[in-house]
Order: sequence, then C-alpha cells, then structure tokens
Amino acid sequence: MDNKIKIHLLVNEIAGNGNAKKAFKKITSLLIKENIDFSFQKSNYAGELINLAKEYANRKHSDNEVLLVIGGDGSLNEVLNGIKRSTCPDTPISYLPSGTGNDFGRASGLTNKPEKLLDNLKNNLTPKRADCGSFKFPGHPQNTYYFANNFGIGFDAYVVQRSNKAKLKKFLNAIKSGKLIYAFNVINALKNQDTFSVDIQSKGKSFHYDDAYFVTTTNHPYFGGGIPILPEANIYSRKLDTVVVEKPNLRKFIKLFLHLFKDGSHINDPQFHYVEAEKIHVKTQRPEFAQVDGEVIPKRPFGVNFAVKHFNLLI
Ligand SMILES: Nc1ncnc2c1ncn2[C@@H]1O[C@H](COP(=O)(O)OP(=O)(O)OP(=O)(O)O)[C@@H](O)[C@H]1O
Repeated sequence: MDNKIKIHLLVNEIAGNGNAKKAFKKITSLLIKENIDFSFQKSNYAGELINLAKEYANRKHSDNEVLLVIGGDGSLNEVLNGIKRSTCPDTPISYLPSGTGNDFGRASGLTNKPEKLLDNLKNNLTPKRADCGSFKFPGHPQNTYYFANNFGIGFDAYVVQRSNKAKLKKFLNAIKSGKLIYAFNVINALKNQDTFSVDIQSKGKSFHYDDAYFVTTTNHPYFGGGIPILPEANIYSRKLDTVVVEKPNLRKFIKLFLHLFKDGSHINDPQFHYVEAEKIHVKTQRPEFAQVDGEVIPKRPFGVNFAVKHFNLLI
C-alpha cells in the first residue's frame, strides 16, 4: 500500500499556540518528499471543521483515502461531530494531536510525530472502533452531540471558561507558558467555585449529591490537559464514566491531587464517586458552566442524557 494512500488534511492552524501550524508544515513537506497525493482545508473560524468534515464524509471515497485532522481536542471534537452527523458516520478519522491539552491523543496513545503517523498510515488503514460520548438535552431529542474526551460541569468548566477568556492567556502563550494560566485558574476556582446539587440516574439506580464540586462524564482517564481523573477508564470499554467529586477543603484537595498523580488511589476517597455505564443521566439545579472537550457551554442548569457511541479511528 506504500505511497498509494491519498490524504485529505483538515487543519486548525491556531491550535496549540502554533503547534498545529508547524505540524501541518512538517507533514506537507513529508508528503511532497514521499510523493503522496494530498489535499487540505484550513479552518477559517470556530466551528468550520464540523461542516468541512461533514462535507468530506458525504462524498464518496476509495479505501485508500484518509481524512487526517491536525489540531487539538476542540478540532477533533468538531471533526467527530461532522462525521457522525454525515451520511457516512463510519468514515475513519486519523488524528495528529497538536493542540495544547491533547487529552484524546494521550488517552489513545496516538503519536504526535508526523513521520511516525505517516508510516502507520502507509502500513495499515484498518481502523479501530473507539468509543466516544454522545449527549442530548431532554426536550431536544432530535439533536445529538458527540465528545471524544468529556463533558464536565462545575470546577473543570470554570477553569476552562476562565482560561479561555483571560487576557493573560495571550501573554502567557506568547512566552510559551500557556499552561500557567490553568494553574492560576485552578487556585481561583478553589476559592470561587461553589458546590451544587446533582442527581445521577444509571442502570436503574439513582444517586444524589448535595455538595458536588464537579461532575464530569468521561470517555477516558484524562481531563484538563493530562489530569488522570479516572485511570481505569479507556476508549475501548464500550462504556462512559460519570465522576462526581464533592468539595474538598484545601488540605484535602492537595491530598487528593497527590494521590491522583502518585497511584490513582484518590478514587477510594469518600468524596470521590463514579458510575460506569452505557447510558447515564445527569441533572443539576443551579446554573453552572459546562465544558465539552475543552469548549465552554454558558452557565445554565443541565439535564443531559449521555450514551456511549463509537467511531472509526486510524491508529
Ligand atoms: N480560524 C479560526 N479562528 C479562531 N478559532 C478557530 C479557528 N478555527 C478553529 N478555531 C477554534 O479554535 C479552538 C481551539 O482549537 P483546539 O481545541 O483544537 O486547540 P487547543 O485549544 O490549542 O488544544 P486542546 O483542546 O487540545 O487544548 C476551537 O474552539 C476551534 O473551534
């Protein structure tokens, strides 16, 4: 199959503070060098990759054609949504993680090296059936949305919301310290994020928590750019996990964090809860921010029906 593949690149050049742009340059020069047929489309505005991916999947393709996404988790999310809403929702996705957080790349063990990715594609175009999350809002059952990583309400969404809008972000990105903004905002969230009540229904059981700090429904272990919130989760489990953490005090927060990075034993803490299932319903009463694959949904009370779905991933 060597040299016979054809690649269509979907690129978000602003992802990863310039990483995606560099990765695009690198891969196109390799493709030219190796005489591999390729075409590309760049994202001109937030959300455009949904349409570009949908249009790609709606067209007919031969088996040797590959759709390759270059960007971060947000870009992958857009492409996933475009593909799943197309007339050919099984169109395989190849992905070169080149964003800031890259949680899906981390969770799936994908390479971020263009040379390695090209070698993989030249040798094997058999996709793996990976999980993704889907969600619907009751009252709007006709609209289904998808996520590759997670849907979080509370603490993680607060951090993402603050980080995405902070003026400081531009400056810190410019001095290549973009991750510092997350550290600042974690401390900020600890001070300002209140607890809220959450109800979860799954597998015929109901759970109620009065003092949730965050509730995150996840497809794999990571959120927030590498925080292994649920080490046992994986993208081939055919299940989603909803994690609820009740508000710890600062001492407890630090202890939980240390356990989280040391051996994953934070999951045994009495303030840490999770349910694993194919379908999970999450309901909150108070307006809270949510984040889906790192993109913010404005504050509102949420009632969300989650279900595990699948997509074809080229590894
Ligand atoms: N031309 C564009 N101008 C402005 N924003 C864009 C453009 N194209 C895409 N976007 C938006 O860029 C945002 C960030 O992209 P992405 O999430 O891929 O990168 P990242 O945030 O650096 O990485 P990660 O999510 O892995 O941390 C997404 O919300 C996407 O909708």
